[in-house]
Amino acid sequence: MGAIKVSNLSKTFRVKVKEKGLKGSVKAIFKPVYKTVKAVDDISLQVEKGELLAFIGPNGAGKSTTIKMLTGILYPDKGYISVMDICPTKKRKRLAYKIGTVFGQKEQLWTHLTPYDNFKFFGAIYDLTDGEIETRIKELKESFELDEIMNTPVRNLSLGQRIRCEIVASLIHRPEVLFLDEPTIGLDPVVKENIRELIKKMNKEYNTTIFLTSHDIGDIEKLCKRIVIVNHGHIVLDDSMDNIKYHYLNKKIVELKLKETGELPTASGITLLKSKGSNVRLEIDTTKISISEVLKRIDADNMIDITISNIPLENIITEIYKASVK
Ligand SMILES: Nc1ncnc2c1ncn2[C@@H]1O[C@H](COP(=O)(O)OP(=O)(O)OP(=O)(O)O)[C@@H](O)[C@H]1O
Repeated sequence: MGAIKVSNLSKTFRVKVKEKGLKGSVKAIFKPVYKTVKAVDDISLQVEKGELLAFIGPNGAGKSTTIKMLTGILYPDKGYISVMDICPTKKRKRLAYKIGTVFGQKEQLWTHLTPYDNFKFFGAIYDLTDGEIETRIKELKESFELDEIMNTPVRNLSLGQRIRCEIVASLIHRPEVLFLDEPTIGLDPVVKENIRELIKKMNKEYNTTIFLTSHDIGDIEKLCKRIVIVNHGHIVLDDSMDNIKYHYLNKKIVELKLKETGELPTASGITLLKSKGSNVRLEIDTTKISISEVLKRIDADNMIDITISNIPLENIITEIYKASVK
């Protein structure tokens, strides 16, 4: 069943163009010139119930604009949207009971209140009874290990603790779809890992559909089975994580530490990425040359160390971004 269905979604903004300097500022007031920016351009996609989807792209690709339309904050110029069978533009209030949102860069919680008071407040907004709120707080407090901070004002919490509370607040009404926009931004690696585990758990235990945007490759790699990449408002790739990796993993990185600079292997399929003193990095296209063939071409007596690794997902995604603008 499709939790999110989108077809031919488009949104254009009219933006004032300002020339440089004081003259430009004056001209912009009296004789404004406008340009149109196609933030979202004919996007179609379907997210199944319980799916954990990464919706990613470079800055300005149209991710936030899409999320804003899916959550009813912005009206599309064109296209069809259904989130849990609700049209966000027509029934925004009804939709609010079905969805939760977490914006890593924006606080939703009242900072002078404690997490407990915030959760009570959010529960009341969603028309839960006192009993339902208490049960839900108890459940989430345990899952998210909030016991020790329940009565500390939010402004005194660390960023990681606050993000955990933000997620709990967005879950108080048991939303069926959760929109997470950069949920781990600014967090240290240990806390990031902890937040990712909680997101996974929530998805597994409650079958919550998760629509995640993040610039953090770790979030994408560890959480999502499917990736949708947008650039310039278009979807440039919609594929499973496994397929993306399989497709790109025919390239390997070979890093060598040599005793002394010598002749490097050359052949079709071998690209020299870096050569600095005795450190060499090669990219191998294994559809053209096998790793064993490459190794045969390296003087073993001159080698101190060798590492063979897959191309990091980060590089794969950058390559996809670049290819999409050619
Ligand atoms: N309210 C607005 N008025 C004018 N232009 C806007 C507005 N909101 C977004 N845009 C433009 O639409 C395009 C898409 O912006 P959007 O914020 O959706 O990108 P994004 O993919 O979320 O980027 P980021 O990763 O930087 O958050 C950009 O060119 C942006 O400048």
